[in-house]
Amino acid sequence: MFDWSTLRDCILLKRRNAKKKVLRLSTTQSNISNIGSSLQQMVTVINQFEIMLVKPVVRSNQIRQVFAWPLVQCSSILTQCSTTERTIVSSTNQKERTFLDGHKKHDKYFMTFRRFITGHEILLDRHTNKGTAFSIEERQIYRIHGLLPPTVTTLELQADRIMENLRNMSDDLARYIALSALQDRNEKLFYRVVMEYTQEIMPLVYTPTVGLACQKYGLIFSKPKGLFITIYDKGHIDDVLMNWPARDVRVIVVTDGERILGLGDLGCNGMGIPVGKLSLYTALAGVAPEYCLPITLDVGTNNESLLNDKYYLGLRQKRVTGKEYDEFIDEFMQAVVKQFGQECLIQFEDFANRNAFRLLKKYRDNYCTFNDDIQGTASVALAGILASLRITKRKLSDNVFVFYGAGEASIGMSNLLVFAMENEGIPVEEARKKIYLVDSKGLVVKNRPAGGLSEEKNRYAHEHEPINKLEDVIKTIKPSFLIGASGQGSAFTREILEIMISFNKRPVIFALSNPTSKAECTAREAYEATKGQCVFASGSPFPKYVYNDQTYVPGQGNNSYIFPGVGLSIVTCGIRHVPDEIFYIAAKTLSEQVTNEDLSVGLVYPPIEKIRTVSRKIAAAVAEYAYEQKLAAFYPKPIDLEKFIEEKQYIAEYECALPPRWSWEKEK
Ligand SMILES: O=C([O-])CC(=O)C(=O)O
Ligand SMILES: [Mg+2]
Repeated sequence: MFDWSTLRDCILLKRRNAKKKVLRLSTTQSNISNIGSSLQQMVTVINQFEIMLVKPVVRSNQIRQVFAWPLVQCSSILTQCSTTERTIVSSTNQKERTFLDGHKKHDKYFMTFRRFITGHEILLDRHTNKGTAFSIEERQIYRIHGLLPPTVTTLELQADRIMENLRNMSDDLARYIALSALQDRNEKLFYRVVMEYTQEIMPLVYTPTVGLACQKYGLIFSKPKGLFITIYDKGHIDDVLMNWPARDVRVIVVTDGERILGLGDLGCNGMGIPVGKLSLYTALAGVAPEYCLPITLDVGTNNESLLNDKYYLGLRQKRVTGKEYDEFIDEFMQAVVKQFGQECLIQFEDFANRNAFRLLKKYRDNYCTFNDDIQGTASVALAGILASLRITKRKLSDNVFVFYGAGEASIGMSNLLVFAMENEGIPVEEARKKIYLVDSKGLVVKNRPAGGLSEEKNRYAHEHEPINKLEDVIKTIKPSFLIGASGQGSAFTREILEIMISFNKRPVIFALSNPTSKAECTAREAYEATKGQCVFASGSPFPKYVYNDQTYVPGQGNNSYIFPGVGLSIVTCGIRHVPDEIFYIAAKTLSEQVTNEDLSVGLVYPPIEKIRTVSRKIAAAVAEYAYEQKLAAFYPKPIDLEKFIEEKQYIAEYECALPPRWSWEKEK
């Protein structure tokens, strides 16, 4: 008899029209050398059940999956499968959805539940669990009856309960842990809570709390999320990727943990960032969670305190660099394409400067990839800059910009600003002259002694006397925009802010470093020093501030306004490459969503409550461009792109797990 233990997923799906059933089988074997014989066995079994067509799907000479279209009911085969097939429901992928167009989801649930899963397992699976919201009928049919307290609740009530519990907790780390556990327990409820209470929850699952969670990762660890690939997996990264339970992965957020937010090298603890970013892909843009894969590449850490921390969970060694590192990343990129296809988006997050720029340059034309810290941050900053101009009533090119910090974010912002000015008809060289960078050594000027300048910084180096201190730079250059992306908390002192207001009616101050402790100044400090006259935005959220009876609402200039929408576009339209134009379009679209009412309270981004609509509009604008440029793979081009994208957005509602004939409610 066929050895079922070599099989993982087994999906029985009903094709409504054809009235046939589809059996999908795929292997879990990391050593695929004997898949040939497994396949042979499988074919034999399937043949016994008069299955008409067995089509092996071969990628790179390796058989990964076998699709079979049986002519007859194959339930007798399926009942022999082990209960591990419960992952099926969640891993049902888009290809199958397209293939099964018009097929109702609950049919799949019905098939899967009834045949393979015990009630207890349904409760333990975060994809299927509804907790106390299972109806009486569902409790009967899935044998959950008795495993839950008798009152049937609703998703709304469950969300209220979660919020009340969170609000009663003593600190944000406890809230982070509770939300993380909720995500493991009941995914729909988790997203419902994040989507309904975005303003309150985002700072918990994202910056600033995620920064603290990363620092304490080893201590608070309970259940793993995402995939850990270490330098010792070099040579078989492909196998590690195969261990991920979902096969239709469309977005990967990857970090090597070397520059987590403004907190520095956190090694393997950086995993909180890909996990948090991908939660926002779903909550803010509606990319289905099953498409998302968080990855940490562990090549060691140079953080001594982590290396000496007894709870640290990463490799206890110094970072591997140079050729070995490069080969490792190369292999990773290739393995992703092999496993998940050329169109799988790979978002680089929180790599150190030197690697971030290099890797972006190396991969941007050959893979579907972007660097969020360079390009996403640039885009959100440009959007804030464009909206600020509606307050200051100036043209973009009438401004002078000082960037404090000259890393990924500042260089990315500068490049995109130049791009935007070019679009206003300003020649590149002239545009660059309006931009000044300040790094740890002071103003970035030509002919810097010792060490020179990187290629990226050199573009913005001015013929100027060196100036060391930021306040002296401000006094001399007299910028209209002061933008901080330095990772140095409190760098914008009261004195600096007062200098800014001394020659600007409405100075624009962006303190973009994350988390809150690294912000260059707080909203309160900026408003107070400038007597409420500055336009302020920050990377991490600050509360509203009342000054002289006027309420100011600081905007959150965080790339979370950009990457979810851009990513949504990429996954729904199959965009193959991500050129800079996309981030320019995203920035313009985002700034257009800012209303005059928002501006009147100083807000240069749309309120976070509108984020799903905003992300969709960004996605539609990006898709329009991608189709024009022949960068989108899904044809025919949808007539109404925004509607098309809206239909694909994930919704945090429980699905009816019953087939129609079991659903009393439906029959009524
Ligand atoms: O994660 C965030 O909040 C924004 C970001 O990319 C960073 O600071 O590295
Ligand atoms: Mg980042």
